[in-house]
Amino acid sequence: MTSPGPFVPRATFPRLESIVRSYFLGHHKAGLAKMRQLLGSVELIIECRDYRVPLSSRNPMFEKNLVGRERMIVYTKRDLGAESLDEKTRETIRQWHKPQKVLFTDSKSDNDIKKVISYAKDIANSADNIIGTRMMLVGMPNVGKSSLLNALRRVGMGKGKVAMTGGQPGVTRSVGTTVRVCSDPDIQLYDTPGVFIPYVPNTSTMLKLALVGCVKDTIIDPITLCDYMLYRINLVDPGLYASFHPPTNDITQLLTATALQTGRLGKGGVPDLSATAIWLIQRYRAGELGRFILDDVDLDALQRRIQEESKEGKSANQLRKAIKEDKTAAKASRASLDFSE
Ligand SMILES: Nc1nc2c(ncn2[C@@H]2O[C@H](COP(=O)(O)OP(=O)(O)OP(=O)(O)O)[C@@H](O)[C@H]2O)c(=O)[nH]1
Repeated sequence: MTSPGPFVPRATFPRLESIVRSYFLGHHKAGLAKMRQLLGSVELIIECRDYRVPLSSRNPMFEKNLVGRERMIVYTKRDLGAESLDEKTRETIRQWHKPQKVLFTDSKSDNDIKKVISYAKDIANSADNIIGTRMMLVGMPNVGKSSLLNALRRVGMGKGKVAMTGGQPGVTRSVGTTVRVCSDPDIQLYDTPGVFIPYVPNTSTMLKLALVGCVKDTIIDPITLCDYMLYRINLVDPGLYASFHPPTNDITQLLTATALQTGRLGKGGVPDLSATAIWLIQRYRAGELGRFILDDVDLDALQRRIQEESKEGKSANQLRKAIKEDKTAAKASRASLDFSE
């Protein structure tokens, strides 16, 4: 009998055209309109992006709609992006944005949060407003805006949580009143609802955004999403799921073994693959199945992304048509899934 050869991970993931590529909801549009209204009263925009998807969690709508204000980019959840201090990646990302200010935060790290406060103080001091300085936190859904707001208040004011946070997108639905995060100088922040991109350019970007939690879990079939996660983990280290199954490219094998081990069984003791897929995805989101960056980060990556966007530039009507077609195509494959907010 011949022994099996070394494990070879899949080199590509199929382009699944049935995957929906829009998640632009009513409160996203309303939130963006409100942000535009408030623009004149804020000195700084703090734009949050998820460090695990530094390109995919960029929303060009913010650049287009919120112009004329100083902007700082904060890459959140840096603790989930790399096992060790990944200075080279961070330096590359800093280069993308030069001369803009860029920071990387873990909302639990006081040191990270102090850096955000220090920059906000510089802006507030130079603005020299008698009534205090207002700033606005913006970003894609679930990137950690409210957690950052709470952390800024904790570190800046020694005060407890004010904004609700949660594992699913859409926790903050509207722009509320300001929250003070520093008293000397006086700095107040607007938290805002996450705003999704109107039309995601390709399915892999949509899968990445869904995997990190920017999209509600009912939008993409959990087994498909878990299969994408398996594909990505295999490229890093298949040993990351060794406690459930030896290296495999077969999602059904991994889910069945995990369901049996963790007791996720349906009627008649049949492994509940969907529930197990959601459970494994949540383990990944908590950093328990590897901490790695899903986008390719190199010096030209941001520029390439921007060029791709402008090449793809669709007119508003084309965009609406594409979204409609996409929804119709996706409806068939997820008849039982919920697309509501
Ligand atoms: N590990 C880690 N998790 C974080 C960090 N920041 C936020 N989270 C988690 O990410 C999830 C989303 O955080 P929120 O602060 O609610 O995100 P949001 O951007 O305000 O979400 P929306 O209101 O939906 O737009 C929560 O489960 C947080 O606990 C971080 O720095 N590290």
